[in-house]
Amino acid sequence: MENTLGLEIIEVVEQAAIASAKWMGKGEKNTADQVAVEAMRERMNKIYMRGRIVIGEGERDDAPMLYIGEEVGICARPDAKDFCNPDELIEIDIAVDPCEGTNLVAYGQPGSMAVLAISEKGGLFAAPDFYMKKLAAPPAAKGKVDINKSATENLKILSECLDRSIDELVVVVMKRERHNDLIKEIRDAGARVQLISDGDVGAAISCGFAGTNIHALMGIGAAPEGVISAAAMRAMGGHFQGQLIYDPAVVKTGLIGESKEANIERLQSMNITDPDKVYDAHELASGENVLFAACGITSGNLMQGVRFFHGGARTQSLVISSQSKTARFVDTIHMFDQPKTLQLH
Ligand SMILES: O=C(COP(=O)(O)O)[C@@H](O)[C@H](O)[C@H](O)[C@H](O)COP(=O)(O)O
Ligand SMILES: [Mn+2]
Ligand SMILES: [Mn+2]
Repeated sequence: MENTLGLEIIEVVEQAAIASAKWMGKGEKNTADQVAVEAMRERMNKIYMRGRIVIGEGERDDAPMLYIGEEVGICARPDAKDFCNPDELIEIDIAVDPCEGTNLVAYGQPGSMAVLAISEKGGLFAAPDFYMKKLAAPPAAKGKVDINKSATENLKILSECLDRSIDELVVVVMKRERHNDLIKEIRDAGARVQLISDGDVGAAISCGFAGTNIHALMGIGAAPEGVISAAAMRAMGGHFQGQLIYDPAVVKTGLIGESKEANIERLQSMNITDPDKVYDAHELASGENVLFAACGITSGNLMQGVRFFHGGARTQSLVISSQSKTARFVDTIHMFDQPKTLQLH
């Protein structure tokens, strides 16, 4: 899977990031999102593949592009029989977030990225647009920390696994009212908290790399982003667990359906019979091969954002593959027309 798709999916996230970065700092989050969606879709549809979007734009809103269930790739076209041999092609599932951190882009804040994950058909959990309680941690703590344990207990375990004292640990938490008790508990335990306004995919993946000074992600974010994070952590061997959150009283935003009961019914209609199940990375991204790709829109812990120069741009991407067991940083200069110089910095 990686051989045929590896390079092309880098271009998919690069094109989405470049399109979105043109709207960086302009205060228009919907446009920054929309152009990323269009660019991602356009490039994806040039790939010789038969793909299906399993996590995409708006499950409940009628998104016209990269909607859940949309088929993408040259070989998904109605006339595909004329130039594609279906027997040669594996069907793949794709989870996308063309602009992860739309607010970050709109306000020129760090940590936004164009991101996707790919696996064989059925290899990615088709998460509903619910919330998800998440726990991400470095590979050394994989299977040792546990989302069912308290933050205090997990910090003790992390401190042992990473050979650091608790006050040397940094936990990323999204700045939301629902996390007030969690933040207090982490601080009381002696660790330090890095609050982020948006972008918990980047925070989760940052736990996978030593040197980011991020040792865990805790708290509740969106479920689709949880699957994408899980795909990256699965491919790199980090720890990720997620549990769907269906009770509006826990989320405290009012954006999660009418009632807990109605949400449980909705989950059941999607064949999710145990709404409290804790999923680990291998269950959220269960395919034999999992490929993750991201390209920085604004600069963050892992990747530089898009840097434009006259006639071109430079991007930095990250591709993680379970197949080749690689985490590959890709640095690209894009020539829009014929630039006078190919700008390095
Ligand atoms: O920050 C996020 C926004 O993603 P996007 O809409 O693609 O720009 C995500 O990383 C979060 O996981 C998540 O979407 C968020 O926690 C849910 O939103 P909120 O109700 O504001 O917490
Ligand atoms: Mn997102
Ligand atoms: Mn998004």
